[in-house]
Amino acid sequence: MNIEKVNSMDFGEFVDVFGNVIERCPLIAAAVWSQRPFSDLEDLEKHFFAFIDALPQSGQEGILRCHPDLAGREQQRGTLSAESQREQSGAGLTSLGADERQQLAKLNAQYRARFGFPFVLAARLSDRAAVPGELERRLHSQPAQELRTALGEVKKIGHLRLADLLDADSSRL
Ligand SMILES: NC(=O)N[C@H]1NC(=O)NC1=O
Repeated sequence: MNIEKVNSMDFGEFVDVFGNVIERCPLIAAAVWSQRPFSDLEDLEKHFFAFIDALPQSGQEGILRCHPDLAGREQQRGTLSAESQREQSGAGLTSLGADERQQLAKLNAQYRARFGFPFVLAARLSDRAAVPGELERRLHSQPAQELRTALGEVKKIGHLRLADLLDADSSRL
């Protein structure tokens, strides 16, 4: 899909296609549509990220809370979004043994208790072996720093999803 195609989309089509670039936050795509035309993919991505950066802290935390836990209940129930399912399964998080799943559930709960939002990590840039260590490491962050780190992960996830949709080389976008 090229940028001319993106710029020609009506509101409904744009939100259908880009509504989950930021997990379960179609409102962001809805707001970005108003800012067309986009000069290129990078410009499109910039608008998604600028929206996130401009939110008050409560809105930024709201975005994080829209993310399902890694290897959590939604995955077990089969209610993940298609994108999240693909990402978690690619990282091996859908085939954990009971012990690994329990360990992760415990760490996820500790993280949520400390920060008030779920642990978010771009699963496609990680794997099942690395996730628990990363979670433990971030559990010791200061809250303000951790909010920035988590939003950085949301942007990495969005970057890869956008690149997929536009069929671009994600390292170039
Ligand atoms: N909790 C969390 O990080 N969830 C996400 N990460 C990712 O790569 N896809 C998700 O849904």
